[in-house]
Amino acid sequence: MTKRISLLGATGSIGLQTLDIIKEHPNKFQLVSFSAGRNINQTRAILKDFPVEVVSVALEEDALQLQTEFPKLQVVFGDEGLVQVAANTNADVLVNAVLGSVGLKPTLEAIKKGITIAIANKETLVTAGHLVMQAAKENNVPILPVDSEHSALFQAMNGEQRSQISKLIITASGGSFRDYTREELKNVAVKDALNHPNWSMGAKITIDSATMMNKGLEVIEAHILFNTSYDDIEVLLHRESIIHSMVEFNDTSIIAQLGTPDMRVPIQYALSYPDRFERSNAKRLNLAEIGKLHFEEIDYKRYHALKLAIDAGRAGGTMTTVLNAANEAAVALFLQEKIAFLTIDELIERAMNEHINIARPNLETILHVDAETRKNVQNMIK
Ligand SMILES: NC(=O)C1=CN([C@@H]2O[C@H](COP(=O)(O)OP(=O)(O)OC[C@H]3O[C@@H](n4cnc5c(N)ncnc54)[C@H](OP(=O)(O)O)[C@@H]3O)[C@@H](O)[C@H]2O)C=CC1
Ligand SMILES: CC(=O)[C@@H](O)[C@H](O)COP(=O)(O)O
Ligand SMILES: [Mn+2]
Repeated sequence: MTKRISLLGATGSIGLQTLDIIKEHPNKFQLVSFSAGRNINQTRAILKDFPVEVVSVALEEDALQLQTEFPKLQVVFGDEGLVQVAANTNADVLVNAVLGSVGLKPTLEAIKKGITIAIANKETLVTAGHLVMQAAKENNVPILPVDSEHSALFQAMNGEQRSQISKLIITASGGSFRDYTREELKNVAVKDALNHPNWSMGAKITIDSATMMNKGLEVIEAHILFNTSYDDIEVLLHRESIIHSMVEFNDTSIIAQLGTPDMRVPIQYALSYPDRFERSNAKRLNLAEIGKLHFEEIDYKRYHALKLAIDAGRAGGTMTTVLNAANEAAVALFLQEKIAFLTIDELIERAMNEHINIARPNLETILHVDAETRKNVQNMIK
């Protein structure tokens, strides 16, 4: 049976790779609606390839322009547009590949409509994972991981008893500056930070990899998705990004998922689940060619952002909302060359220290804390 798909963030790195997979499997998948942000040329190109029912863009003026060019299409815009795409009940699956906590409301609305969620958008799980998982449970909706580490963990757990799992081991490449000391990070340039050693990704996540906030967000994401205590989640430096993560069991066995660093594999797995397709366009892994794989312990002083994220995760409540919003704001400032690389960690730490934690926050509280934190971070650099 054909799976009908809605896609948030179609013009981004994950979005475009998702479209490649849909195109590769026309009998298995059909795109019914998608959202873009401000990249209107890419939106037009997608519309020419995929005759969808609904499209959302960030700005009203772009929506009006597209509506004149594509009169049969329903064109919507802004945050409400994201919700309309996500809650399209003609879809069986929502691939959430939008960037940032703006993905939260659309995810909750899709869950309410009983639509399966394939989630790449980790900021949504970090800012309000408890709300997402609670809504998923109430509506009996599967939340399928797309992030490579969580897909690896999900695959390694498949068919296993959760009570037999002793720990999750999440691998980290170390990012663009993994061979720099903290002192050497003081004056690094944006273009160097954007040069990830193993993965080609969007700008924000590439900076998160360089600070290792990405791994911190992923630890929280794993805690949320797999209901695992922070004491049972370990991060391991693994330069090659070949082992995408591992699950250790009580009997000391470790099951790992390996592959070349190519997001089309975890995206496809989330779309094909519970099946596994016979082929993929990813390059096959040749371990003999690679020869050696390397593993190192994490230095939490060097990767301070990872420590901040784990502290926020352990604190719970609104602290992960603050962590995420401060990080989104600080990374945007770094990308605009308004702050130095190490100031990202400083702003996040300040935002966390200044925040009075609120336990068990509802959606309204989360959205309020998110907005306030972004304002606070802007004020910190004035
Ligand atoms: N890239 C990767 O390999 C991986 C990414 N992820 C996660 O997936 C998500 C997407 O990452 P990635 O694809 O790299 O990001 P990109 O920056 O490449 O793409 C982001 C997408 O979101 C859209 N977008 C951004 N802000 C808004 C907004 N305010 N309203 C509406 N649309 C918006 C962009 O639109 P436009 O460009 O048109 O403005 C684009 O379609 C992130 O949460 C990331 O952490 C997880 C694992 C791997
Ligand atoms: C592809 C993917 O899932 C990214 O989140 C990737 O993990 C980034 O790599 P590091 O954060 O390990 O540098
Ligand atoms: Mn990842």
